[in-house]
Amino acid sequence: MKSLSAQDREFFELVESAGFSNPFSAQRHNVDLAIAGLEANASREKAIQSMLAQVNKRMHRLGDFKLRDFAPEDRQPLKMAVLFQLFHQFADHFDTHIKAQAEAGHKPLKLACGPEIIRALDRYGYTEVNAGRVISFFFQIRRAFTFLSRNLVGESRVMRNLRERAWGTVFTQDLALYERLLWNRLEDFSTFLIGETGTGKGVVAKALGQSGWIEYDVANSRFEHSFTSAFVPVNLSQFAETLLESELFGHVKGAFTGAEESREGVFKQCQTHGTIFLDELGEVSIPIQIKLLRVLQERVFSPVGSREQLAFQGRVIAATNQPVHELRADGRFRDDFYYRLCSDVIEIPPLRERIAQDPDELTNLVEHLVTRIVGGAEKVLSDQVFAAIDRLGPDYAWPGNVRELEQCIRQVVVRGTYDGDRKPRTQNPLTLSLLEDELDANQLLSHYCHAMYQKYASYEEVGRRLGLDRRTVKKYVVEFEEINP
Ligand SMILES: Nc1ncnc2c1ncn2[C@@H]1O[C@H](COP(=O)(O)OP(=O)(O)OP(=O)(O)O)[C@@H](O)[C@H]1O
Repeated sequence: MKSLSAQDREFFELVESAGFSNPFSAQRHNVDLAIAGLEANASREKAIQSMLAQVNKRMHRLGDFKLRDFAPEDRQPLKMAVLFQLFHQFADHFDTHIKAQAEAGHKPLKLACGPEIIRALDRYGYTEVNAGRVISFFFQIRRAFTFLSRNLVGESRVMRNLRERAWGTVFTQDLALYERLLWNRLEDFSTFLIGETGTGKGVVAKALGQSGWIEYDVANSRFEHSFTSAFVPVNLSQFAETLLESELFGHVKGAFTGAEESREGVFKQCQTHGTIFLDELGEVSIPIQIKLLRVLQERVFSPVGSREQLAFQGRVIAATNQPVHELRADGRFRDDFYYRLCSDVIEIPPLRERIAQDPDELTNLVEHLVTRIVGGAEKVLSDQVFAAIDRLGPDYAWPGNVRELEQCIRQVVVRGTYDGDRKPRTQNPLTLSLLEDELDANQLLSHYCHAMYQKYASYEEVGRRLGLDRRTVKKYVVEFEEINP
């Protein structure tokens, strides 16, 4: 039985701790630098190249070997060094494949470097099945890294934290454990994205949804599905109640008037390890919440008009831009449903918080969005946008967040300027009156009692909540209704 020298073993253990930690964490970069023996300001690429050179040198000295030739305690660090080396050797090939697959759409393409990786792993004693799993793992890591870094623009602390959190959603805290045991067990882990409108919840959901596990088919040198079909978004606010149920769970022929053919819902369409994105979850009625809860808990659902139980094998990501705690307090969002989703709640930061943390955030985003909107970097346009933003003043709150920033750029393209979104964010008459300074204390109380009475439909309850007698509440409500017939 072979064994590693103490130095090699220590080095490979370091490689394991670096190579298998979250690439978006601050600690990761420091470990990379320490291993590579570089200065703190060296780039990530440089650190990885230097680390790779050292791994290659030590592996070369070991000559040809199978992992099983080594003592059990040496196998894990050595295996991680092998994976680290191969992953970086083929990273560019995976990038090319990701680009080609994104362009090709839902039909899975052949992975050109697949057979070569299988042969390389075979030299270390990997079986074909295990080598196929390594390819799935490499591909998933590369996708998650690419989608999270490329699509989530922003270097403010909150955005860096967001990428780090999102990586944890895909791979958990422990990538090595994920590789060994958890890769096919994450379907039960749902994610709830919360944040104001336009902050990028859809972008995060898509990056996560397209970064799930996809099985590699060794015999055909291709993945079983394309990552483009792994993400199924549904905007729940777009459908009337009856149609929504059918959209989600499907229906059988004759289930309701107009159901002339049976139809598959999105839960059926979702592939194994795929993701369903339930957007605008705050809009959903209680009966639909109960049905969704059943899918999350029991992983089965029935099409409308059928008793058949179908299995759901994907993962759920939900999102809302509504204040969840208020929805729960009002009884519009069930607690059991919330608890099912709350194990992984990710808050997407508003744009104003990002700008306050890092003034370059706006510059980076504008340049990114200008390139996306007009198809290339346009310095003159970017400068015009910056001038328009300056005119909004330093305290402008960006109520529509990144979506509003896109709108701002479009308006600068068309009109040369942007005036900002100054309308109050709520149409609530009480808030509007308050903003206009038009209420005295008596009117304020009468407005407030009326608003509360609309909500609780009981003078008793409103009185209890406001510390007023029920008769007083009634007096104010009647007064309000007389003035506002
Ligand atoms: N970090 C980001 N980097 C680049 N583009 C972004 C980012 N965040 C959001 N965007 C862009 O802003 C727009 C709005 O994003 P998105 O639709 O994901 O917001 P949302 O939070 O889901 O909004 P809503 O709650 O209204 O559905 C999209 O065009 C998206 O591409």
